[in-house]
Amino acid sequence: MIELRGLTKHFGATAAVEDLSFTVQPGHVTGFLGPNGAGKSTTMRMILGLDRPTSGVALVNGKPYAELTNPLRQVGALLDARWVHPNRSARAHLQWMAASNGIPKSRVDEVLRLVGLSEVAGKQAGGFSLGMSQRLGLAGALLGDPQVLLFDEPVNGLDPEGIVWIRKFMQRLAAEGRTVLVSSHLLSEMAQTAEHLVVIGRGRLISDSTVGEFIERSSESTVRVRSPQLDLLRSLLTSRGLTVREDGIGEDGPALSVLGTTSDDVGRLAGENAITLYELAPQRASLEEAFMKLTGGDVQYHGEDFQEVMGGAL
Ligand SMILES: Nc1ncnc2c1ncn2[C@@H]1O[C@H](COP(=O)(O)OP(=O)(O)OP(=O)(O)O)[C@@H](O)[C@H]1O
Repeated sequence: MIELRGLTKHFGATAAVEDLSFTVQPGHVTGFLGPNGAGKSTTMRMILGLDRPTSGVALVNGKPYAELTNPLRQVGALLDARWVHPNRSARAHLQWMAASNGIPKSRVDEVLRLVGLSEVAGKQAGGFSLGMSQRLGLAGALLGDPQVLLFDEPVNGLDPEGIVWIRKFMQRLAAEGRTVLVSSHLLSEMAQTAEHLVVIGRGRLISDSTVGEFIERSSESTVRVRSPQLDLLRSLLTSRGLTVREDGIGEDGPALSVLGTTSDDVGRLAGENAITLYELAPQRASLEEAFMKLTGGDVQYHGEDFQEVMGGAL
């Protein structure tokens, strides 16, 4: 388990991470989402003891990283896949890591097999493609068979095949009961990978919930409706205090968008008033729309906008 309590990091006048508190539970992938510069890498570096917090604590299995005995056996991380020595073979690189951390040599071939690099284990890591480097990074993270794993933007720059492979791999690790925290700036990617989502913007916590709850809370839901008695339906809906928008005239004729209600309620109202419906469709903004709205699409969002979008949820 990972636990953050009031974690804060200032670089001079820059508040990279500000009073961040959340826990990451084992058993499912937790997505750590935020636009570029939101503070994800800095948070991960503090969890791994690579940056010292200005205040607050980051605990792995109940302890700060520096106090872990055999840290590589407790937490593994993939931060930057390109840090390997270019002239070392994949196997030599892992053997060096294992030796310096008291991990038996036999584990090296095991992790190479796990990530599908057995056949190129003797090749120089400098010549590896990005996808292969990522796999090697994963192998390194898994060397100590840790219960806690951190991955910083692991699919950045990968081709679709590589993305799917990494995604499935992370899900498998979580299904084994491990704690898996994965950062990304792409909500669409996280929605397919993670079950739980921690969203940050400008170093602050915006949301900590399941992926479904996040969409539910942050995206606008509307009901699209078409009817040959559209004017009558519109006046009935507005007389009940609902906001109704014209949804344009498509090939199928004019349609309305009704805010803040459900398709059940609109259908019931139509039925009670003997109004024929041609279409009755609940609509929800896409994940990416929700995320853009919530974070303002970049780092320079304004606190007030969040209050507005999230309503009482903040
Ligand atoms: N060593 C440092 N010195 C000064 N400022 C830093 C340092 N590291 C990070 N920052 C600043 O802290 C903020 C958060 O950066 P961080 O890299 O943690 O964000 P991120 O969410 O990981 O973004 P990205 O996805 O672009 O890496 C940014 O404003 C960044 O410029």
